[in-house]
Order: sequence, then C-alpha cells, then structure tokens
Amino acid sequence: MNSSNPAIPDIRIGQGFDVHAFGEGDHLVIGGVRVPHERGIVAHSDGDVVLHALCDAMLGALALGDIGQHFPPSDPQWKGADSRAFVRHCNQLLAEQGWRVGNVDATVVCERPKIGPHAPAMRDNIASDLGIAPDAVSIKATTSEKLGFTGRGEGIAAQAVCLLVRA
Ligand SMILES: Nc1ccn([C@@H]2O[C@H](COP(=O)(O)O)[C@@H](O)[C@H]2O)c(=O)n1
Ligand SMILES: C[C@@]1(CO)OP(=O)(O)OP(=O)(O)OC[C@H]1O
Repeated sequence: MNSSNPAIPDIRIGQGFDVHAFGEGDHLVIGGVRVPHERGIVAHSDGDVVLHALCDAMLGALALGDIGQHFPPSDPQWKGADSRAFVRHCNQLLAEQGWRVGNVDATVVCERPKIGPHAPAMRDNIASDLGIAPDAVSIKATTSEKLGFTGRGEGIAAQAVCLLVRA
C-alpha cells in the first residue's frame, strides 16, 4: 500500500481504444513508425491509433479524462500533430501526480499492413517516450478475419492497457 495514504493502492490500471478510417495517402503512422501503405489515415493529428489508445489508457488509469479533452480535435494546433508528443504530455501528467508507467500491452487490429515487422521500432518509440525499457512495452496485432470494418480494409483499430506504479 501507498505509505502516504493507505487507502490508495500503489498500482493503477488503464485501458484505451481508438479507431481511424483509411483515406487518401500512401502511409500510416502507427506506434510512431511511418508504415508504407496503399491508403492513408483520416484524422486531425497523425492518426496514430496505438498512441491514441495508449494516451487514453494512461489518462484512464488516473481518471484524467480522455485524449479529446486534453487535445481537442477542434484545436488547430493539433492538426497533423505527432502523437508521440501526446504520449510524452500524458506521461508528464502522471509524473506530476507521482506515477510512472510500469508496462504497456497494445493490440492493433487490421488486415493490412503487417504490423509484426514494425513492432520492435514501435516498442522502442513508446519506451523512449515513457522512459521505460522496451521489454515493458508489448505490441501485438491481429486481423479480424475479414469481418467488420477492419476486415473490409476500411480502417484500423487499436486497444491498449497500461499499469501505473508509484514513481
Ligand atoms: N495486421 C496484422 C495482423 C496480424 N499480424 C500477425 O499475424 C498473426 C495472425 O493473425 P490472425 O489475425 O490471422 O490471427 C498475428 O498473431 C500477428 O502476429 C500482423 O503482424 N499484422
Ligand atoms: C488526437 C486528436 C487530436 O485533436 O484527434 P485525431 O487525430 O482525429 O484522433 P482521435 O483518436 O479522434 O483523438 C482525438 C483528438 O485528441
């Protein structure tokens, strides 16, 4: 238990989920990695579903709202934004409240592109932005067996969970 307040446990858990539609373009940004693709992404920012799900997991762990409340899609300053900046900002919010991320586990859902070859670079990016080891960051992927919007190749989804521990 937390030595300063025995009523507050020393761990918190958060989860996040995000979806973006495919649109015009020739690449996606996933986990901070530019992945060549025959479609682009429809989004206000760079549309990085993994990092958006991660931000929501981090914010959710401390009940700090969601990504749209911190970085409103109506705000022009986030147009085309690098979502790694959102992750670093969320990490700073956690640090200010005395928390750090213990580990992250994320799953990307899409038929294509193949995520596996890019997963090590995504893990490195996230680990670097959170100041934790790459082996505390897991990136997995699955198709949806050609079912639903991801199965039809209309878009991409990601979910993430993270554990927070006292800094
Ligand atoms: N976009 C994707 C989807 C899947 N993978 C990898 O392929 C494995 C099999 O996927 P199923 O949906 O057929 O179970 C999956 O476990 C991933 O390793 C991928 O890299 N990128
Ligand atoms: C990231 C933000 C930034 O304005 O916009 P989008 O890139 O459209 O992505 P979304 O997942 O809809 O999250 C909301 C916004 O915070």
